[in-house]
Amino acid sequence: MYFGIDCGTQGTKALVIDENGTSLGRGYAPHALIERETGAREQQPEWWVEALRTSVCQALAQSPSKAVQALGVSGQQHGLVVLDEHHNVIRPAKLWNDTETAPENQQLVELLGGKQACFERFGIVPLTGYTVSKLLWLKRHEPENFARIRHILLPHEYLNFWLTGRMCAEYGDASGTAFFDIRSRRWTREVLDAIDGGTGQLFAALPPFITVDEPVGTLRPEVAAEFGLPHSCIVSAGGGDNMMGAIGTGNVREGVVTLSLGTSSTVYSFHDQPVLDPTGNVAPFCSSSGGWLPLVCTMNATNVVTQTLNTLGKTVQDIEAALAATPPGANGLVFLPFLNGERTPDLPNARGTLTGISANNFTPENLIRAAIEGVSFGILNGLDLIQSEAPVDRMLVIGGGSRSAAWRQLLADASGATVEVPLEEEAGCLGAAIQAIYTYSHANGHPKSFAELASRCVKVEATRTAHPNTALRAAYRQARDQYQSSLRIIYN
Ligand SMILES: Nc1ncnc2c1ncn2[C@@H]1O[C@H](COP(=O)(O)OP(=O)(O)O)[C@@H](O)[C@H]1O
Ligand SMILES: O=C(CO)[C@@H](O)[C@H](O)COP(=O)(O)O
Repeated sequence: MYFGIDCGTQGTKALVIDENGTSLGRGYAPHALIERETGAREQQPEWWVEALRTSVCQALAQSPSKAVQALGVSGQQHGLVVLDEHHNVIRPAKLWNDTETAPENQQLVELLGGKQACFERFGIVPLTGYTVSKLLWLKRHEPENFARIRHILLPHEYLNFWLTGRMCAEYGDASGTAFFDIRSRRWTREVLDAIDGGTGQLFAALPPFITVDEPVGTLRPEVAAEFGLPHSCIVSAGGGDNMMGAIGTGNVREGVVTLSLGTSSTVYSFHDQPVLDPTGNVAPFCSSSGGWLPLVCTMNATNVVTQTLNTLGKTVQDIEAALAATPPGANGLVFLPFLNGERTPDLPNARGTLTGISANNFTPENLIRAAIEGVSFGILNGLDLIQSEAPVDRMLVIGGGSRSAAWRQLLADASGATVEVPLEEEAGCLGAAIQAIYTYSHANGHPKSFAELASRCVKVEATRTAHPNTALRAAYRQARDQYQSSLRIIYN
């Protein structure tokens, strides 16, 4: 048996599977979120540990046994966890969707010679949301906390540390820090020197790397005893939630595209060579399966839809009727959904906008459609950026938003691609568990490949496939054009 744990923004999920990917038990516990008008988005790492405990216990209560051989952890990317010399958490973690550090990000890019120079020197253009600007923010706003930093970890690395007692890094999640060179797969000291003035404090605080073939370690005796799991249970390297979503959707070979509709919206595709984008719109990340994972992320996704529904006194169940009752383009209503600033397009200080309101179109149904179209058109622009020569004709859709049949159909109609849904909805958990099987197989001298494991464990739910309706193609093209021109007029 194998465990996958996914620490997302809204909550932690746990999944126990057998070696064929069949679910044996699952659990979930929500996280609180600290939000400030300044754009701050923070969580206490202790909350993640508590949610891990609850979700793991729930999953184990359903599982036929506790003979877990290996476990993998997936975590929301980019969050900054800082520990002091006694391994105490210094302050809450600033998250991937924290836009309070936008001025520091701009200052840092300038310090490093501008966007083009960053791209040439480090292979990445830092964007607000990546880990690096959080460090400069800490130095400027909380110098006493900054001085205490002895260890820098990402969310999943912190959970690995809690589970095993060992701090180490893996390439997928590290590639989202912007102090990592994806070409050489090494930390970039110059970037950190620009923040701490070359004292070496930050560079010394970084954990060493392990490859995906190596386990982080085994469970600490206290943790094993608390859950009743074998102390010999291996913890694999883990990775960012998108990297794990890739593994959990079989996106471990070229040509597969995954689109995730969670708190963030992401679209990504595995490559066996680095993919670099001088504009910075496509994030040049590594995968957590030994390759690379170019990715586009928008910061505003299901949160926008949920907030719109709440304001109207509706729930996610009302999405189906609202989309059925309205045509592509929401009768002219356009919702630019940048409620807390945006990463793609790079507008960290933006706020949302509704345009095209008329006496006839300002209805709850059009508003719901406009919110869903705003989120969808934004991430489909991302799809256009990551697709190579041939247009994508099939994609796997995951995350909370993928539960809506009407939203899946909208994505198919607006993109022209067939939309499929994996049988296991918690792709981050499944990917983490598959990585655990991979690492366990290597540790035991019977190595398996990711491709082999994915083809065995990842199944598609055929009854939920959405085929594009070509009759709606022109209407969606027009709606997307309308969205783009509103974007240009308002934010240029
Ligand atoms: N049937 C549904 N239709 C649309 N959205 C849904 C549905 N069910 C859940 N959601 C949304 O999915 C979101 C949670 O997605 P999830 O992928 O679990 O997020 P995260 O990984 O960021 O924690 C919630 O905001 C919720 O509103
Ligand atoms: O910042 C990114 C990707 O670069 C986000 O995708 C985070 O990794 C958070 O994921 P969710 O909470 O939406 O799953």
